[in-house]
Amino acid sequence: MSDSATFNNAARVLVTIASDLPADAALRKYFIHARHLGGREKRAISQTVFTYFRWLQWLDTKQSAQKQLEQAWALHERFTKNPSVIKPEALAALAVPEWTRAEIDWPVDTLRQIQRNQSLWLRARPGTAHKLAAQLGDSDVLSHNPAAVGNGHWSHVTAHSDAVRYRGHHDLFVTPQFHEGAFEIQDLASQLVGQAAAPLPGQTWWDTCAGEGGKSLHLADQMANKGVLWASDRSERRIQTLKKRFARAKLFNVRTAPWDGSAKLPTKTKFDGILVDAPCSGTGTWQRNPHARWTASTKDVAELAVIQRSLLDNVAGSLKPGGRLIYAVCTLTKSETTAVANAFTEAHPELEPVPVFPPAQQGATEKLASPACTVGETNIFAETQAFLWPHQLDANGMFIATWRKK
Ligand SMILES: C[S@@+](CC[C@H](N)C(=O)[O-])C[C@H]1O[C@@H](n2cnc3c(N)ncnc32)[C@H](O)[C@@H]1O
Repeated sequence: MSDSATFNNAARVLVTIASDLPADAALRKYFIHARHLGGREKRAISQTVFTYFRWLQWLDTKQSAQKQLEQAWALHERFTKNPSVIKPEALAALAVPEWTRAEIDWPVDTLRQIQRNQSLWLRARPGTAHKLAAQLGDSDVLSHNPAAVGNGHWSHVTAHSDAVRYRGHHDLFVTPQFHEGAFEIQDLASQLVGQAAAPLPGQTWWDTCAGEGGKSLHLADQMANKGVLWASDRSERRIQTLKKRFARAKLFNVRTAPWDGSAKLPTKTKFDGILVDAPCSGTGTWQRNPHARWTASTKDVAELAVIQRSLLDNVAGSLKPGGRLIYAVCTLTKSETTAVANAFTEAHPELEPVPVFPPAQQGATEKLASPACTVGETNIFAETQAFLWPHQLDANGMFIATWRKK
């Protein structure tokens, strides 16, 4: 439920949002000054602002901000009760910007999914998902019921995850489990990138666009603190945050190095595996971050595709023979996904495309022939490029492609 105080606060946040102050940053800034607001009120205000951006193109812009927020909320409530009140044609025309139609073949289920509030996924430390879920409460363990995500086709991959879906309302950052490093907040689609990489203890890996270390932590956890993980980013500030997160998780097998993405690499080391979790237009995150639907553009997509290709080209020579290269982007545009991956394959005959989720890695060899391993006509264990659509996993959209050096 939203009340007039919530709409009032949300309207005040709306006027501060600009191209250089996106909705999530504007909310954070507003809450710094509005110290009297409690957790429940802040959640309601954030949800009201995000709901506004999900339904933006349905709203009567001649009305006041407060009226439009109320209108968006009413649409959200009607849609939540009965999604079929909004016709698929209306979703396709209004839920996402027009320019995306040339870039993304939006499944109608994805369009429905991105109009809902997003689930919160945690990654428990290896093998501790049940314990964590019992401690936090209000949680489902994905490996316990892998078909619980929207699409059972993925169940042979998700069955091997440490993912926990948290449905409660506590501030997880103040729990003892968070301070002990018992979990990370990490979307399920991002967790599947780590699962596709599947580094082994004792190997040498490079997370080239490590950012604040979300995926680096997952890789290091799978390596069980044995071997070396290089983590680089062009942002020194993000690397500093990464170091703090590694300390909290008591993982010590990381070596950080700044890297701006150019041909001048931070090391001459040859790697068993390299992850390029590249900067992207983020269209796969538009459920969680609906304001970005109205700020991203085709120009961004074109520019980012050039950067993505150049990152892949620059690191390809750092693989050992037999080493694996993992390309991931949380976007669904053709230009940044299949176009980048296919052109890279063509330009690098020394690399061969290999399955993103090989069955042995997922402990499901015997299931290879099972119809449950297929999405439509495709066998997900044979796919060398995988799209994870938001409705399939109740998570962000993601694209992953993988190669092996011959
Ligand atoms: C998708 S984010 C990485 C998220 C991170 N891997 C995680 O899981 O939390 C992409 C990262 O690439 C970095 N980046 C952006 N442009 C870059 C470039 N040209 N070269 C290297 N890194 C770049 C950004 O600083 C950002 O941290």
